[in-house]
Amino acid sequence: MQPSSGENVNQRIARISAHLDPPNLHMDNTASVSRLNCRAKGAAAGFRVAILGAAGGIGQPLAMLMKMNPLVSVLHLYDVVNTPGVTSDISHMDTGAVVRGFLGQQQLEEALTGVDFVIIPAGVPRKPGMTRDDLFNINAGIVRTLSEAIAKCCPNAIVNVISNPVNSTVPIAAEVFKKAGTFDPKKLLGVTMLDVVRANTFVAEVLGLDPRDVNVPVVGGHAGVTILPLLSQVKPPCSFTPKEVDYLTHRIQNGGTEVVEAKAGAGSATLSMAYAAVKFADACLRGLRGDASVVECAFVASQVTELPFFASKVRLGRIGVEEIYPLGPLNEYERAGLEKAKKELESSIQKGVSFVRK
Ligand SMILES: NC(=O)c1ccc[n+]([C@@H]2O[C@H](COP(=O)([O-])OP(=O)(O)OC[C@H]3O[C@@H](n4cnc5c(N)ncnc54)[C@H](O)[C@@H]3O)[C@@H](O)[C@H]2O)c1
Ligand SMILES: O=C(O)C[C@H](O)C(=O)O
Repeated sequence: MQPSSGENVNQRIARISAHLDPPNLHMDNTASVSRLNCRAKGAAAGFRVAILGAAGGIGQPLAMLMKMNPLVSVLHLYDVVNTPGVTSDISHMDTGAVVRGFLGQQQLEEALTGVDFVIIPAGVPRKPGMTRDDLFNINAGIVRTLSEAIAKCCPNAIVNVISNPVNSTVPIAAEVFKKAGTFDPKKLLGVTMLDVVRANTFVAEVLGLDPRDVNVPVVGGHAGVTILPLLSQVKPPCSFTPKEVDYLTHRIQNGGTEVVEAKAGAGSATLSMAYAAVKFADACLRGLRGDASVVECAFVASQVTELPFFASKVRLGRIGVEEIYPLGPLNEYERAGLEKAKKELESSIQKGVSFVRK
């Protein structure tokens, strides 16, 4: 079978599966059934979601978990490599979402047309010894290109940015959308959920609680000292010794590096990230559906501080970010942490903005 030019991944999969259908499948021996003449009527009600970078370390488990989400009716999997295999594999899961694959830049616009919700885990991950900012040179261009296509093909979609450095890639996406005249600050969210997931886990360990019963607000951004856990606001209310505060703050801020070092060159967090990304995407989709009181932390355009972007608790609703909550009372330790976080965040945000404006 030669690939025919201009064929998209779905056509390719249909062609391959039609070719593989056994000729004598039916008792009457007169006809075969290929996927092209099945009786499926199309997608059920729900949201149409695209994952950009769907064949990667995060992309694959994220695609699997989104295929399991009952709020998703159509799942578009886009990458520059390997989407036919990932799409074929995931499409066999007996859950509701219809899965379609898109391969390479020439299919990017098709992947985005008509979608309500876009998740971006495309880009290179860290190796030991690197900071997230060391990924800027490669990932900034990837996020710019993907954002340009979003502005053109699905300007009203909610966008979740996972690609690092999040503190710069979210401002990059915002600048691209501003240039295109489509920027809506309520619809662009940097995913910092993994910091919250880690904070819940590590705090629960220290307190001897079930992590599912713990909620730690983590504000600021998503790199080193910009990750600021507010341990004075943990739910359920609790207190920590100064040693516990130091240990927890350090471990939460360096959770990503802990995984990068353990993986020893084979990438960064993928499985816990896919879990966190789906937890966050599900919250966004529940908000879009109209559920009340959906509140999570995210890195968004914000007036909570003097910086143009900041991660804090937000309420998610039918139009995306419906409310951004103030930081609440901080103790002296957290106030000092906030000053450090703002200093680093300011330059990371500016770096992203300049990348698009230059
Ligand atoms: N926000 C967070 O909390 C968080 C957590 C973990 C990782 N990350 C970041 O997520 C990104 C992806 O990590 P990973 O481990 O999945 O990496 P990976 O290398 O395993 O996968 C990245 C995927 O992106 C694809 N890709 C590259 N260029 C692309 C383009 N132009 N368009 C579409 N797809 C493209 C690659 O083909 C690959 O399949 C990294 O930047 C990493 O630092 C963020
Ligand atoms: O640490 C990384 O490079 C990946 C991600 O940002 C993480 O927090 O795990």
